[in-house]
Amino acid sequence: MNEYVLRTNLLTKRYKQQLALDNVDMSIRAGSIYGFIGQNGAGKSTLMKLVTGLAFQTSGSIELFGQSEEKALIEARHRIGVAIEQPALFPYMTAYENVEAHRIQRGIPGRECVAQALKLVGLGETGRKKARNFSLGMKQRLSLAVALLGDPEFLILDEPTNGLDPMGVVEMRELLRKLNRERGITILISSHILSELHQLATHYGIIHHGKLLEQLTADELQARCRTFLHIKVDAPERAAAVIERELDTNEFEVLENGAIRLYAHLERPGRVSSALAAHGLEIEQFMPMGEDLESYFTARIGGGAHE
Ligand SMILES: Nc1ncnc2c1ncn2[C@@H]1O[C@H](COP(=O)(O)OP(=O)(O)OP(=O)(O)O)[C@@H](O)[C@H]1O
Repeated sequence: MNEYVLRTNLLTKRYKQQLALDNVDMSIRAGSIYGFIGQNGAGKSTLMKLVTGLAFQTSGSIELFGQSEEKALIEARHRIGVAIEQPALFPYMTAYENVEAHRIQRGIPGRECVAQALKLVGLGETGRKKARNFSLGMKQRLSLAVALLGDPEFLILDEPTNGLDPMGVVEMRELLRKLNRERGITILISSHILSELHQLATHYGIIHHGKLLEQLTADELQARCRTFLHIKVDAPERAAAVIERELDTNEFEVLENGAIRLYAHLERPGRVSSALAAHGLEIEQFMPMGEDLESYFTARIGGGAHE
């Protein structure tokens, strides 16, 4: 099996004056859930359209399942399930009729797959209810059912959580996690809100003004967004000994300027300050610090989140 499901090489797309994608080198490992983060207009949909063959690049290349030669690439695209923008859902049809229409349109044999796809996304019991009466979350799941036709190995989903309420976001996250775990489907999912993909994505790619600024694993992101208690005392070495002995942890570091970053006991700061005070240490500064996901994203794209 290929280690990578997708690799792009210097992928560039220009729409007249607009450089939508600028020399993007993206790599998505088989089995991963790749969270593709960027503001509106950053270039997420454009990359997805190039990969799925809905648009053509200005320069650069795409390798899908190890295939980059034109004919083989077209073949490889049959292994992808796609939900980019609101798919053509027929408002006066039921969930079943909608998925069946797409099955026929795409020439996928065997009607059984329609009920299977609907069951998988939790829409197996919607009966005669028409799509126009579905909640946004149900519509998003219906789009996902359409994308799942043909048993794809790789799902490409453009903002499937857009507009969903918090509960809808959680449901979508659980559903995608299930598809990834139980069926081994690799997923590329875009969003403009990093925290929406938290606890779902195993890898992240941050795009801004068409440039892929950074690719990192969930663990790397977590490490960079780690929160800690910032402590400044008159005698840092002695404080370090107190933390180790009295608070029974070595999850801290003493910086060159003498400040201590304590990564444990964040939920019990009172216990930390009392232990230090009990040993006669004078506390000069004591506060929780660190970046949350959203501020990391904003900092990474240069603070221009609302430009
Ligand atoms: N068909 C097109 N013609 C001209 N410009 C386009 C076209 N499609 C996209 N663009 C431009 O390319 C840039 C990237 O757009 P793209 O839709 O890929 O961004 P996005 O990150 O998916 O944002 P959104 O979430 O708003 O869709 C934007 O500046 C957009 O205006």
